[in-house]
Amino acid sequence: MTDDTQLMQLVAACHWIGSKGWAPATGGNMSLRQDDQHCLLSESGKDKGTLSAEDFIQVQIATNHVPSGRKPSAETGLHTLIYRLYPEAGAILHTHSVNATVLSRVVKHAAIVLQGYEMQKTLRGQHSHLDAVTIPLFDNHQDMDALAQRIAFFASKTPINWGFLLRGHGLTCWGRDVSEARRHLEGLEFLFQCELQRRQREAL
Ligand SMILES: CSCCC(=O)C(=O)COP(=O)(O)O
Ligand SMILES: [Zn+2]
Repeated sequence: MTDDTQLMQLVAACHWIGSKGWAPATGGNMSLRQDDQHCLLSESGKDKGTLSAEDFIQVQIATNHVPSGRKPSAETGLHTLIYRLYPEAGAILHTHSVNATVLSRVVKHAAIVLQGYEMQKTLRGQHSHLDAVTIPLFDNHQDMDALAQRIAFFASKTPINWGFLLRGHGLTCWGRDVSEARRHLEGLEFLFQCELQRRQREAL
């Protein structure tokens, strides 16, 4: 698929995310890998539910350098880290849903473990509800370099599949292309909502 088609799909995904209420106000950011050295990132501070193709800015993956001088997402360093760590990652979606935000605060551990849900199979490589799906959960930090370092250290020991949560902040997930990233986002959001409701009912 050409860059242009993927970018159009990313713009459509941003509008869909906005319509779901998963990127309120200026929350969230989205990106697309162009090649092994470059990605396109959403511009900082915009309403991500109303983005157009012109709102995506080229960033160098190795250095975070922005040739245009424009201002991509404040979380650019997390996107480029993922593209460096996982060469198969083709698109990244970062969202601020209520369910992800609340669940990430309710869970005090360093990961959320999901098990017993048929919808786990929306995640690449998952074939049974019996398997455990682990989504790492990092404390939030305003210093993106420090946060990226912490995530990189974790990933050097434990590969991160599909995405991670930032406590009290939101979900960052990815896929080989926009369509897969979108499926992972929708699947994880469904699982987070189920898990939150289950914990509320069972007062866990
Ligand atoms: C009120 S949103 C705070 C920043 C953030 O977490 C986010 O996802 C949006 O930042 P960006 O610079 O990408 O607009
Ligand atoms: Zn954010």
